[in-house]
Amino acid sequence: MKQMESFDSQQLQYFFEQLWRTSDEPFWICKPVADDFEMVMANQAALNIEPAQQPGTLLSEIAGQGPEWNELIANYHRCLNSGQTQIVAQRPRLKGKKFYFEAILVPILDNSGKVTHIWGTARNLTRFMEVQDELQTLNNQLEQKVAERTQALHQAMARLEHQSYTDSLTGLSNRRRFNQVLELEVSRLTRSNGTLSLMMLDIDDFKQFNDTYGHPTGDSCLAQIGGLLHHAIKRPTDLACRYGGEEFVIILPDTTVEGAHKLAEDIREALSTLSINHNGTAINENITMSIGLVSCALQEQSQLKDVINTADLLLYQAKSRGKDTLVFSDKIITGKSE
Ligand SMILES: Nc1nc2c(ncn2[C@@H]2O[C@H](COP(=O)(O)OP(=O)(O)OP(=O)(O)O)[C@@H](O)[C@H]2O)c(=O)[nH]1
Repeated sequence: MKQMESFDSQQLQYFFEQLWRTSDEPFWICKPVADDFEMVMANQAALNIEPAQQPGTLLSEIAGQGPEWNELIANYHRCLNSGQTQIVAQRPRLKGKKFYFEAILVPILDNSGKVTHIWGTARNLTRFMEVQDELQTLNNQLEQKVAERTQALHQAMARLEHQSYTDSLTGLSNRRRFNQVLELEVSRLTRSNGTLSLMMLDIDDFKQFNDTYGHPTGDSCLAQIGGLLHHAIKRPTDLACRYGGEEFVIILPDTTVEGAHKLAEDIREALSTLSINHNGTAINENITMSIGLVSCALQEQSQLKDVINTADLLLYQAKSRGKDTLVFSDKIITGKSE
């Protein structure tokens, strides 16, 4: 192993003078004065950062007042009182600008071990910290954007899902949704022995209506009836759907035959109040509907298709009886129509 070169004190002084003069790193020496510290000397790099660091100037005059000053002076006192080197973050405000230094405060001791001076140097990390802050700001903005995009995506997905279950002409649920909800309700009500009412409604002589007034007026009639049905149902668990063409269906879970019958009559009443003129039919001067309604307590053997078939069959009976009428049953009919 090579022996470390040793220098005499003259050489050492020369080296340190070189370092003092040519270093880009700031160096300064100060001494304690009352509760403050007085600058003894500062190299050019230190003066470049703060020209006020002239011999005789107090630290308090350079760093000003406020929390940064308190932090700065506390570090000098810690070095003075402990006689230990302090490596500390310093955030002084110089010339109105906030700086960030990592400072090393080294105590200079006399022969008795008393701290007479503090030798300081610092790495200027201001730009590094500014970049960190900028990165943090960018990161926050990015997170904000991601959160906004995620929310927009969730909204778009919710919209799409809603669309996939909605009939665009009437705004009611579509047949896909009907199938899904009916299946759920049948299995739920079968388990609880609950009552399900299912109402099928079909506009009478709608072909004639289209032929008389045109397809766009037919569409508007369907949309009006969609709105009527939407407002007619009261409970959150009720579901009005467009079953197809001019046919509608309403699922009424936990609804007795009396309740469902009353709702069907209310719908017929509301439709007559709507008074959609229909001169092309002999039934009535206004649009009418035929309704098939089944209300029954579901049991283990209850089949979803039997419920639908019964409502369909009752609707068919209403049509056969001259239309503009309601036919209902309080049990599932599995035989042939009358
Ligand atoms: N305007 C319009 N008409 C539709 C729509 N969907 C189905 N229809 C029409 O509804 C009519 C249904 O005719 P049909 O099934 O013969 O029934 P109907 O004329 O109402 O006769 P009944 O049911 O016996 O009273 C057809 O002319 C279909 O074109 C729609 O979205 N818009």
